[in-house]
Amino acid sequence: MVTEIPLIKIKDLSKRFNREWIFRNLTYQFNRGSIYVFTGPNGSGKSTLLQVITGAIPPTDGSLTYYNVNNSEIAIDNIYKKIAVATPYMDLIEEFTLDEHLSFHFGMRNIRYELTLAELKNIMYLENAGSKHIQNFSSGMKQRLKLGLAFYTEADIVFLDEPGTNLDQTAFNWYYNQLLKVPKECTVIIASNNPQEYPENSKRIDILSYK
Ligand SMILES: Nc1ncnc2c1ncn2[C@@H]1O[C@H](COP(=O)(O)OP(=O)(O)OP(=O)(O)O)[C@@H](O)[C@H]1O
Repeated sequence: MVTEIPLIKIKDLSKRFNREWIFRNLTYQFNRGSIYVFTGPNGSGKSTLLQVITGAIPPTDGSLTYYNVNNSEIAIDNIYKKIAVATPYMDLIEEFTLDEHLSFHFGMRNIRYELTLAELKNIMYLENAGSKHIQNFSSGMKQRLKLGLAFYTEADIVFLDEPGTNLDQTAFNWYYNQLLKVPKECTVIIASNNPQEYPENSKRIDILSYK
């Protein structure tokens, strides 16, 4: 029997903007080592749910608890050390070159597999862009950088919102291969309305069920 190790438990989680409930009474347990997908049409609340779970915005009601491997609770203020995020609303530092951005980011967070920054640039197909400023990156290059930072920062959970955005077919295939390479104890949570962005056996949470 596979033992399910809890990572995040949410109970009666609800979010309202003004008078509109985006989701209500969502109770769910996310375990270690699985891929979860929030599904639903445009505007249904996938990004909002992702942002509530990452602690970026507060819920209106309900509780959200993160757990260590030994089942002790993690204070919500400390979860940023456990998560890696790639979302359309996450800003890259446009004034930095790629090399400066990588040094800055990995000055604060550990890199997976003890990769060198040169190796990471190769993995992201950005090996020739080290001295280029992020503001001069194409949208696909920016997306590869966001995804590379999310996949290769040591973290228990990788959050991805619309990961295939701005990727051509080659880069999309690259994304999907990176997703499959995430360490097996790591959890991935994706907001997506494109079934090609996640494996068929991912666990799905249909946001429309929580209106
Ligand atoms: N800060 C905010 N203030 C008010 N309403 C908001 C705010 N953020 C999002 N909304 C509303 O919440 C609803 C859900 O938006 P959200 O971006 O979570 O949907 P989504 O499922 O991720 O959509 P998409 O597939 O288009 O990315 C929308 O009606 C949106 O207008």
